[in-house]
Amino acid sequence: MANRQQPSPMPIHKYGRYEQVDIPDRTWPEKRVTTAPRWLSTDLRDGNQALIDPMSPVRKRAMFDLLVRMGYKEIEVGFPASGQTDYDFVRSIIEDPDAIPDDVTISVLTQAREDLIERTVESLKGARRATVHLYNATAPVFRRVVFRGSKDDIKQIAVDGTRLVMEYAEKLLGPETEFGYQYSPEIFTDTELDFALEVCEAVMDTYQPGPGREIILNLPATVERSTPSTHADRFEWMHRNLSRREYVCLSVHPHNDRGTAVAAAELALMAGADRVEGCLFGQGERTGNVDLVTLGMNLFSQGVDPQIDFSDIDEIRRTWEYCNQMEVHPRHPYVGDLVYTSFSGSHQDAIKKGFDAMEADAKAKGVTVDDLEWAVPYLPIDPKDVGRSYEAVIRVNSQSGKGGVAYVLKNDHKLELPRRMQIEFSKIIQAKTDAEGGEITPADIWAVFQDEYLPNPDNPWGRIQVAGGQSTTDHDGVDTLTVQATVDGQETTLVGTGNGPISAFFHALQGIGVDVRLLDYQEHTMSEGASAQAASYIECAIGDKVLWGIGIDANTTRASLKAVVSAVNRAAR
Ligand SMILES: CC(=O)SCCNC(=O)CCNC(=O)[C@H](O)C(C)(C)COP(=O)(O)OP(=O)(O)OC[C@H]1O[C@@H](n2cnc3c(N)ncnc32)[C@H](O)[C@@H]1OP(=O)(O)O
Ligand SMILES: CC(C)C(=O)C(=O)O
Repeated sequence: MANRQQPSPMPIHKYGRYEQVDIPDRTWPEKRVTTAPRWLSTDLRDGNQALIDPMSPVRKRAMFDLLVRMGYKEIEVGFPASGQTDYDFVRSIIEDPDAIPDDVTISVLTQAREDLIERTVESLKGARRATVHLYNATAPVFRRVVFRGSKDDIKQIAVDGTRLVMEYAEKLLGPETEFGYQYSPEIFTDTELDFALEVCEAVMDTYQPGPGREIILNLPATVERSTPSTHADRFEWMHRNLSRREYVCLSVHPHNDRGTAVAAAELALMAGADRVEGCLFGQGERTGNVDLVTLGMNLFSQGVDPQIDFSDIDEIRRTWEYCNQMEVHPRHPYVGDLVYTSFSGSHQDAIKKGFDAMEADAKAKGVTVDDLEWAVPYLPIDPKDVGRSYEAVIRVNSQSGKGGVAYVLKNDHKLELPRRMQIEFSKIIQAKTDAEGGEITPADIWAVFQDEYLPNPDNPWGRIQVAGGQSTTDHDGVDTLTVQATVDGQETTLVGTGNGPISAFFHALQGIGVDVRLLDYQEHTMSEGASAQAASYIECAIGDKVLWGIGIDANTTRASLKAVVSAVNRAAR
């Protein structure tokens, strides 16, 4: 049925469509990213310039040290001509012999204005490896509104800026500095492609890249306005049409205004980009720069080494939150509080089965779970790989089912409840979460479980308590069981016979009027070694009720008798 168009309540007439690229023989859709790109963190520049309260020198240094520890080799450390804070910070890390490892290049941004360029280059004196990054806007609205100039005027700003950077580098920097140059035509994604190319070529004619003299051409989506596929088309077009391509490091710098910066960066890499600029957790102007953590972890989750250490994601996050004075969203990919957590029943069931299958596969192959390819439903990566535990993988509320509750009991208490017992106990938890709302913690689940199935001296419920007993087997294999018990408050001795202690106990119970029949029985050890405990689970028909009991004891026979008592007492409750 046709979708009937209603007049829109939104002023759609105000917005034009973004321009498509004429590149029908595009190749990027077939490409795969199989190695990490070069990364540049601009947390200390594009990230910092977007903060309500820009980082103090101490917070800047903490962020810089974090980026170095993580393994970033190119770090944009500020806009030194913006003021004394950025200038002094750049000086402070250059002058501290322990701050910048030999294989790390610092980078600084400047507008194409002579006084700013001079101050910028001056800030780099004594650095071992440093890049000056020059930008000017090339997009039509900037040409008309900001610079009020023609295309040639705009191109000239880029050319003059490049020449000035070269001259001041020559004048102010010594041979100890390995100097690099980067140019960005601002809002590349809004600039006519042929004009963006023309400006980049003019910049290259000035800088003269060649063997041992790379130029970084960084093509920013300063404001993201197109689909990632159009962005990729633009990159493929530039990649194909730039001259001196082997001396160009083609860099992508997406912002996240449409919420698709990660996809835009990934597709640009497929389309020929060599390098990505972004910020940790997507900090940056407005909706942020592309998130370097998500990009790196996306590679990791595909078996590609990101060349960045994310193994303690919570430490990265804590430092980031301190430096930026902002909080990471609980749903943020790979790091948020809730991103390895499932509340819903079918997810929890699949996760529990996934963990069980991994364990079984590892056992069958004689390897550890860590040697296997990760295959747990709903968990794109193993949380342990980023330093998280499995504790929060499953959290229980009214949307949860038996799998989640069973997972908590297995994980925290080594109890592997039989399937029908899982169903029984899950209904008890469900009734509680429905009545009280919200989440039930693992500690509360355990308290409910104990209260329901495991009487102990602090909680001596039920009509029957068993103090001890013994069993003998005659030459015909018949067991006689004698049990000291308290029944309805009276101490007594129960005696029964059968072809095993459980059936003898049933016989004894029938003798005091308990109508009990065995339906199912399962047991497992809970741990290895001398203090090993066993858990026994018993499903009984007691009168017209069918219910489960559990017993835990170092002795399996005692565990099974306790399980019977647990079931009988529950029936009498
Ligand atoms: C997309 C980006 O993220 S780009 C980086 C943006 N980051 C920042 O701006 C943070 C640091 N900036 C600053 O501290 C200040 O803007 C400074 C110190 C650089 C300059 O300050 P001011 O001299 O007061 O200029 P102001 O901030 O108003 O900038 C606008 C002027 O710069 C010009 N301009 C803007 N960008 C550029 C450029 N890339 N190259 C040359 N001139 C430029 C504008 O045309 C305008 O000139 P006008 O005053 O003649 O009209
Ligand atoms: C300076 C440039 C690269 C920038 O930050 C942007 O365009 O977003």
